[in-house]
Amino acid sequence: MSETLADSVDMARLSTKDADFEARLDALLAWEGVSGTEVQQRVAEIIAAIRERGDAALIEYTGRFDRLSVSTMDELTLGSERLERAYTGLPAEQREALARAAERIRAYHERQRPTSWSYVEEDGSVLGQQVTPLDRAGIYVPGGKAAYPSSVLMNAIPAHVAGVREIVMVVPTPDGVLNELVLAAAHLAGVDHVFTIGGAQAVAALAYGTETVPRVDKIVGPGNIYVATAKRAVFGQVGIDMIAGPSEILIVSDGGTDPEWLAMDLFSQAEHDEDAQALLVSWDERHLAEVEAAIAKLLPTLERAEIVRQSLARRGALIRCRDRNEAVRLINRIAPEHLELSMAEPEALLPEVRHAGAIFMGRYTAEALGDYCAGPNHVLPTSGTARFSSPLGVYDFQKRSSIIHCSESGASALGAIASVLARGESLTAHARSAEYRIKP
Ligand SMILES: NC(=O)c1ccc[n+]([C@@H]2O[C@H](COP(=O)([O-])OP(=O)(O)OC[C@H]3O[C@@H](n4cnc5c(N)ncnc54)[C@H](O)[C@@H]3O)[C@@H](O)[C@H]2O)c1
Ligand SMILES: N[C@H](CO)Cc1c[nH]c[nH+]1
Repeated sequence: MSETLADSVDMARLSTKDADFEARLDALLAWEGVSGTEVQQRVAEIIAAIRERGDAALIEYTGRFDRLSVSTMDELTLGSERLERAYTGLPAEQREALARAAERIRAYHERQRPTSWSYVEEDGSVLGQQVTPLDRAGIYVPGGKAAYPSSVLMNAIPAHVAGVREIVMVVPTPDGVLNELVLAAAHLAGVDHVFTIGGAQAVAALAYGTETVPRVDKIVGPGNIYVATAKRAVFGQVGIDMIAGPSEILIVSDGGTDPEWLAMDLFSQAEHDEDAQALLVSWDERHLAEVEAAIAKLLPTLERAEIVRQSLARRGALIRCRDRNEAVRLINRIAPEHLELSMAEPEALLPEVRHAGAIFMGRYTAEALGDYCAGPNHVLPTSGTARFSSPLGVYDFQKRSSIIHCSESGASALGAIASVLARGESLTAHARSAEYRIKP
């Protein structure tokens, strides 16, 4: 490994053979942002102000954090004609790419649509589950350091497929700069209201409602530490999808993929944010050195080189493992948002992968294809939460109600069981209610 290259990129090199490997990996994986008390305090103050002063506080924070000086909420509201105008005004190439991506995302999510079900018991009783959409969903589209038209599609299309009645979108527009693709995507995906607000103040407005922003039932979508902390804080008042924080990629390579492809795949996530995480694992030492050289060569050619450099230096790593089995253990330990299995026969390894937000199979499947247009959702659990969370999907915009319809004889049979259990709990009104239905 060339010291000069390593120094110029300043990316950690780890080996599972090192005595301090576990400690170094733990340090790399820790993302303190969400639990930092300073951020929590600031977010709590913002939420309290929005609850107390509504639109006035929203306007004030938008001025402070997004450098957008307005005096009324009208100036932070975009109507459907404005969204449509953005769509029709796009260059044909962009309009077609957006439409093609939307079509593919819709086709994928249509397959996720859960159905209601029921079954009839021998005595004629019916038991089942009824699936219903949310009335009103709030979608957070990030906009601080980059604009994300793709995130509009990824959030709004599953909501639409689920049958949500009203979709409210918030997106920060720092310095008042509107991104036409973002607005066009909102038109295409059937968003009902757009407010150009962001951060914790936007999350609080969606959760509690203001004079202008309607209160929603659930808030979904990714964002920075202020957004993630605010979502965690308002959970209970509204539903949330997950904590989707800074983007991450873990590539496991067998050594046969072009090192420049892999360097660019790592950059693709690192360029989101200085807090993003890009990791490469391989058991081939020569290959790791080649990827490191490719990183050094290609990094200066990037538009967002400084963000990438910082992300790689803070949270990136090239990790040498002993073999394929050790790579599998690392995957499940890290539980990455995006996992690239850049190898000859990825399907052989797939059954052993237990924790990952999205799995990109083989050398040709660049993670970036999933970000925009493959079809599956790009809003994914980060920071190891893939151990217990799933990609954003149609199911996030629906709820389930249990259905119980007893026949006369069914009520009698169940009444006998319920009576015994209720009396065991000393809840005699429960027992007597069930006993009334027991046939003599
Ligand atoms: N997991 C996913 O699916 C996914 C998809 C896209 C983006 N992302 C991630 O989302 C994040 C987007 O972050 P972003 O910053 O670009 O946009 P953002 O919209 O999440 O945050 C911008 C807002 O943060 C607030 N803010 C900024 N500095 C503040 C401060 N000092 N105090 C209080 N509030 C402050 C402002 O209100 C601003 O409007 C990135 O980490 C990116 O990696 C994740
Ligand atoms: N990589 C992000 C999810 O972590 C999604 C995205 C949007 N645009 C580009 N990428």
